[in-house]
Amino acid sequence: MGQSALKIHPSHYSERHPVLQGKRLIAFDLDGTLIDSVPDLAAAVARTLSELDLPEPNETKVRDWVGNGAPVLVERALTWALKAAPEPALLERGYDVFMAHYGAAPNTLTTLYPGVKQALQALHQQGLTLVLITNKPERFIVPLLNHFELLNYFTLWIGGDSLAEKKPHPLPLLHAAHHCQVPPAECVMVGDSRHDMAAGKAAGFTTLALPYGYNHGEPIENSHPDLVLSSLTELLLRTPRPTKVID
Ligand SMILES: O=C(O)COP(=O)(O)O
Ligand SMILES: [Mg+2]
Repeated sequence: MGQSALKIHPSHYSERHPVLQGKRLIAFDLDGTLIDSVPDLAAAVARTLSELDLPEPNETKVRDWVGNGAPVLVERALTWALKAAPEPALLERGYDVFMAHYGAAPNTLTTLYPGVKQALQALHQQGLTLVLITNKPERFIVPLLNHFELLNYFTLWIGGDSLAEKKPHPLPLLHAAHHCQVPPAECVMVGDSRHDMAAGKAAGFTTLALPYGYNHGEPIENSHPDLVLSSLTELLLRTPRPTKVID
């Protein structure tokens, strides 16, 4: 006679959440949605400004600057430090210095938000096509996804410099839908910022928002997403059928 134990396996979240009924593709944002990357971004911004003999901002400031990709992040940081718009040459130097610092330590302080891995695993098992659409430079995507052992869940990943336009433009979302041969009406955009919501709406995707990320200090409700989730695990039905396991 063995002991019985209750185990919840991702395959028991096989029932689709109502908002995912009839959907085939989910596009996930990265920063502020899957990973809390601001600590490493803020450290790289601080090192960049220090190298340029400029004052260093704190993490709270950097949090509000994230969302439009690395060139805009650097521009916002330099504008704050100089109290004026930077010259193009300084902007270019600042970008190169930032990319070197962030590239040297992209996952030292960065963490996965709770439930992310469990949700991606279950949604992948439900047969949904998962893609990643970030405004982060493309070169950082694979190292970060690999570090957190998430790469295998994604069919496609697109960075802020991968295509001619980035979010809030719908191009990366439409590109993903087209590439995966899924009509936009069967696609969902999951993100933390108004740029994700704007891109999703313009592309004809259903929009799901997470309120814990980076949205320039504004509530994500202002962008009128179709649904606000408190965490990605809310997409997994709350009543999974546990299996009785006899050891
Ligand atoms: O790099 C940024 O500015 C934001 O990246 P995200 O699109 O993954 O939130
Ligand atoms: Mg984001």
